[in-house]
Amino acid sequence: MNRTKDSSTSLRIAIQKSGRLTDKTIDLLEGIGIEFDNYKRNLIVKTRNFDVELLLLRDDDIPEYVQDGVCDLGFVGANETQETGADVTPIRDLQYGKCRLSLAAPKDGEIQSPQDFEGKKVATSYPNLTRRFFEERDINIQIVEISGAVEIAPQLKVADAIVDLVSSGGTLKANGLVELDTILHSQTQLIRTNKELSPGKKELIERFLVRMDGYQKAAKSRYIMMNASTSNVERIKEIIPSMKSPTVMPLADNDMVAIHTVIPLDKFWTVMEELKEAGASDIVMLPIESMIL
Ligand SMILES: Nc1ncnc2c1ncn2[C@@H]1O[C@H](COP(=O)(O)OP(=O)(O)OP(=O)(O)O)[C@@H](O)[C@H]1O
Ligand SMILES: O=P(O)(O)OC[C@H]1O[C@H](OP(=O)(O)OP(=O)(O)O)[C@H](O)[C@@H]1O
Ligand SMILES: [Mg+2]
Repeated sequence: MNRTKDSSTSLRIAIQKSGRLTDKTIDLLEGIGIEFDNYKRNLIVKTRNFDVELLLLRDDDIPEYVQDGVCDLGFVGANETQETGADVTPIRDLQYGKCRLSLAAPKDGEIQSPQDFEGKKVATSYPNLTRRFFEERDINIQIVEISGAVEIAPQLKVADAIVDLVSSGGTLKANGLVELDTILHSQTQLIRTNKELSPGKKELIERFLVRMDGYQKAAKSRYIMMNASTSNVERIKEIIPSMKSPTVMPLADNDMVAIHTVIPLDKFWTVMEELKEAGASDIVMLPIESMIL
């Protein structure tokens, strides 16, 4: 297979230039072995060891760049993809940038439910999703489009209520607002263009996804090692929730073995207690960089 650098088959991936998604996306790309420099200063970044270049954009622009085929892939929140209505395909859900697009209004005010929005002014950076939500419920509202700091609009009397992203709810609370309903649950996604791609690019996307899937599986797993006496091995094997049979290796002490395996992270603490009770000692848990099964 020819893997020499060829700009016509180089993948172009859009990521957020500076914001909530940037560090996690950069960590992910570095975690799958893609090496690059100076992403803070440049808008296009060449990578050294994979046929891919990164385009650093405002997150709102990413779905349309991918739709138009300027970029082949993009890392962006589902909120932006849905708001723009871009013709792209989400191909992976990622575990960061989790938030929801919600309706909120001043605490103890006259708006207590979506029905109370009738005839009101609603400030938002998401006019399309907001309009659709209220149209579907036959509620007439006036949208005031604001690009940031939406939560202060009611205090400034610019609007009666808002539609904005919420995660912890801290920003709403700090501005005397309460959440009344949710329009959309969102998380970061990897989106792919629907434009026809060359066989070379399709192959690069496949290779990129194998790495990404390995990285994500690894993030949810831990490598564990423990020692046990030979007589306890069967009991311990029954407790271990691993996908495959564990590795059992003899130690210098004849009656003792080392047991190595990979388990889901969310099972580690409960299993660790049971393993100790079953006779395991010197239990070590290690993070895994990647898992290609
Ligand atoms: N409070 C939050 N918790 C978790 N994820 C969030 C939160 N707020 C936003 N997000 C997600 O992170 C994305 C980027 O948020 P950010 O605030 O950096 O956007 P922005 O200010 O519009 O940036 P840009 O300058 O790129 O347009 C959002 O589109 C959403 O998917
Ligand atoms: O529920 P919370 O955890 O308080 O998060 C919600 C806030 O987070 C986002 O803004 P961000 O902090 O990204 O700043 P921005 O408005 O400048 O984009 C969003 O627009 C809300 O204002
Ligand atoms: Mg934005």
